[in-house]
Amino acid sequence: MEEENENRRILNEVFGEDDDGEEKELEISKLDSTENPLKWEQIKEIKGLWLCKDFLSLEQQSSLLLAIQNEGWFTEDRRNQAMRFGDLPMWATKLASYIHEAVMLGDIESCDLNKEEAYPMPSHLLWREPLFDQLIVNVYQPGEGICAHVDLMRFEDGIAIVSLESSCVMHFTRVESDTCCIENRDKKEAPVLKIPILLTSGSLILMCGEARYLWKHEIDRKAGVQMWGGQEIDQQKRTSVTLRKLCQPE
Ligand SMILES: O=C(O)CCC(=O)C(=O)O
Ligand SMILES: [Fe+2]
Repeated sequence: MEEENENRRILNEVFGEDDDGEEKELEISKLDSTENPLKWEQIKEIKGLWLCKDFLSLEQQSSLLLAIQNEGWFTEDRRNQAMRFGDLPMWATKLASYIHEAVMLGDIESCDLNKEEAYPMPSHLLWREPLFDQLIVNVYQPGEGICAHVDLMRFEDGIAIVSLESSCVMHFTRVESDTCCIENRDKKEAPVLKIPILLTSGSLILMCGEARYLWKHEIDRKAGVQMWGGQEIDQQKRTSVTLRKLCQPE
């Protein structure tokens, strides 16, 4: 119970809800168009992939880390992943509504705002209830990453990843590229297109449609791979929060 209160307190600090449960104007106005609106960047090469670099302020990042730490999931040294299904901890539910708000109110550079793909999340996903019901927190030590994969089909479209602590480069490759390589083994094959995305602490990416189903994502933190701007990233511990929605059984 004490832990719950502590979590509640942290949450209120992070995402701004005061004692009577009302959202603070101040926090909401942070997402307003006039004052430092959150900026969305559409990754041109990958349909459905959007990056919101400064999604969480430094203060919000440390409070979120504290809320994760308070869950006590990573007290054993070797544990590096925690999963939750269904009812998510309150901080994760708050994070989800913050993502919703960011999609609704964030700044989008687009020439045609009438098109659904001009937005970081299509409305049928953005308005589903709940937006997410599955959570993974991954903790990576320097050198650790995640192999190239497409997230399991048991999850719906519309996946969010919030990055904390050390920056990293996530690489995206088209799903067909493997098959394409086998078929064309003897031909001079064009090199596999690998799109690097820098995930800094506090950033959020949203993967929908092609980005979710037709591209694999991976984080290779072996020496020499984590390059950005001609320099190797100094690797520290990295934590990520992935939010997804389970498919409904037929
Ligand atoms: O840690 C990350 O940023 C990615 C995690 C991920 O892709 C997954 O858990 O499926
Ligand atoms: Fe993934």
